[in-house]
Amino acid sequence: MKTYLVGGAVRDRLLGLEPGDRDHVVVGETPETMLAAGFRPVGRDFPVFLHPRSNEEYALARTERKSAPGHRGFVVDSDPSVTLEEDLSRRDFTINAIAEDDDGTLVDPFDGARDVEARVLRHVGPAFVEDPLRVLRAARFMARFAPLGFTVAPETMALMRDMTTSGELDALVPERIWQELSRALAAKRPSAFLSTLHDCGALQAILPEVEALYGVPQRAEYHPEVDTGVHVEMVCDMAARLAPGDDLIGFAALTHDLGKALTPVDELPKHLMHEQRGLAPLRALCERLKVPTAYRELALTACREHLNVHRLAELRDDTVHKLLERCDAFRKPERIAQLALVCEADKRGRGGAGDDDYPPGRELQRLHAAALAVRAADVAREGLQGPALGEALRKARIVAIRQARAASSAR
Ligand SMILES: Nc1ncnc2c1ncn2[C@@H]1O[C@H](COP(=O)(O)OP(=O)(O)OP(=O)(O)O)[C@@H](O)[C@H]1O
Repeated sequence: MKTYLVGGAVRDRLLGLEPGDRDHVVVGETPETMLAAGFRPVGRDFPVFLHPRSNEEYALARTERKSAPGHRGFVVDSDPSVTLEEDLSRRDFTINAIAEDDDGTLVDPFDGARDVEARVLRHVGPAFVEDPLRVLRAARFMARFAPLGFTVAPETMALMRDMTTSGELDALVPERIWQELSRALAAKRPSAFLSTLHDCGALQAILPEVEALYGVPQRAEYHPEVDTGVHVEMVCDMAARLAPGDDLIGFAALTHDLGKALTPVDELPKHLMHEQRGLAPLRALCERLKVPTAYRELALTACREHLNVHRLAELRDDTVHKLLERCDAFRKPERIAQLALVCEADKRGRGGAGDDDYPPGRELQRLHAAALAVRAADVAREGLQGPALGEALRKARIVAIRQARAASSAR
């Protein structure tokens, strides 16, 4: 049986990275011969099998033809006469279209190894335009590989612009968009995802709420970078630095300032109320992309509360308690460390602040821990129940917050 290692595993090895999934292509076989050789079938759309021992994926070499809009509109042909080169030619980027023989020989008809060397993301051929997801994949690979020096080839960027203006991106289903977005947010440089999409015009189609932030000015004394879109790019990169691989933090970082696009022009560059104004577009974005609940909840919390956390030192004890309650911090204690990270990314994700300390993040977690340590059992006196017990607990938690603050100022 003739098999080749292909795609990400070959690319990552050439880049000197730890390879992820090892995917293989099989030439000259049929589903029947694969089953007879002990492979197990997976996937409904394509003829893919699992190796009986290694569990690695083996896909029959295939060609594809676009018959209708959308990613279900592909007609797949995996006839045993399909060659390796034909299979490689339907792939997205040259660096993803390299195969490796059993003995380590590269089959590289599109000069992918040269593009790895030159750090260029280049499309394989004109069929690139058939799947609009490739625009997002390009941006996502940039989020991952820009730190290695990658750029998008100008001719690929031109195609991505054409795909955007043709309206093709409207055919993308929310699940595919969210998958690319969340992977980009978990990468090292999410800003490259945003700037690539912004530059080819696709951000307007995918995340109009974020696109609307570009060109919106902020007060230069707090934001030397001035442009809100640039600030959000910096916050996302800072979130990726503070919480590597954590797309939950990344999504909240991405969306915390959406309200700044809705500031009336005569109020600029101030953004009074932007934390309130941001909630409606954030809800709309989450609904449209079917964002998972945990991501949506943290993002709404960070959007609403980030200014309160920045000025935590000025808040009264009972106001801090209210903030914790609004965050649902007594039922979901993990929420506070997450919120603190997003706020720290916001504060440090601006011009000149990259290495700043962020005391409010630590303080918020300290006050939360003090309040959380007070249990209903501690305040329950005989006969106290229902709302009266709740009130006693609230008061005891506010006292705990006051004492924790007094202890730190006495130090
Ligand atoms: N939408 C697509 N259009 C064209 N080729 C694709 C597409 N999706 C995947 N591929 C091809 O299949 C291979 C495996 O895809 P996959 O999404 O697993 O990414 P990968 O390159 O392995 O990167 P990762 O390390 O992120 O998994 C790619 O390297 C590429 O050759």
